Amino acid sequence: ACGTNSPVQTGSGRSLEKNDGYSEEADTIGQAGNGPKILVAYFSCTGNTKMIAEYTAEILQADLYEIIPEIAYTDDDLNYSNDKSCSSIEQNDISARPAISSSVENMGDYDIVFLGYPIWWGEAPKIMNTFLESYSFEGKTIIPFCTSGSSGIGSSAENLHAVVSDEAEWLSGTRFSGNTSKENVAEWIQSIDIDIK
Ligand SMILES: Cc1cc2nc3c(=O)[nH]c(=O)nc-3n(C[C@H](O)[C@H](O)[C@H](O)COP(=O)(O)O)c2cc1C
Repeated sequence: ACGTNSPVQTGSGRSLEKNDGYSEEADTIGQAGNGPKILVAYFSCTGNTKMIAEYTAEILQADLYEIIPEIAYTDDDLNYSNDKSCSSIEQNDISARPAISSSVENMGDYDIVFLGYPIWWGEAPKIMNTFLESYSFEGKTIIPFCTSGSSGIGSSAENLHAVVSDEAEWLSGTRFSGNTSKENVAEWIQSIDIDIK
């Protein structure tokens, strides 16, 4: 299991809460109206994916859910120069399913799920498999996105898609760099082939 000292990720404590910019007016337009109900679920250890997820939730007035590991990853755990670090061992273990500390109680309510994660060794962190195996996504549209230092999204999203098979409509994924602006995220959302309103 991963180490327990000096966690990098303390969690925002905001799981499943509306984002800070969430207004009552926005609630009416974005979530309580006739439009689809949208969840932005993400995993992030150093904040890059979190930022894209927050922009996405703000732009769409969507709910935000942070996938927080039961055992937080330490700096040592995330050291990809060490093939014995926790993240390296997990990524090399096809059966690794790191536990998640909370769950989405109302997953059945959502029509669209944005799924954000960092690239670890060219793939999604194994905790994303844990997340996807925890719910039924039947009838939902899933839109994956990732952040990375330089790698593309590669086969990471397709490999996640395989976890939920054909029960969901799975759109092609997008990779962002760590310094993506909110405007860039808005352009991406506009380019997605779904009826958001
Ligand atoms: C264990 C580990 C493996 C990584 N592997 C890659 C990689 O294969 N390619 C890449 O471009 N970046 C890689 N990175 C960098 C992250 O993808 C990048 O910093 C990402 O934006 C981190 O997202 P976060 O801040 O949301 O955790 C790796 C980072 C870690 C911790």
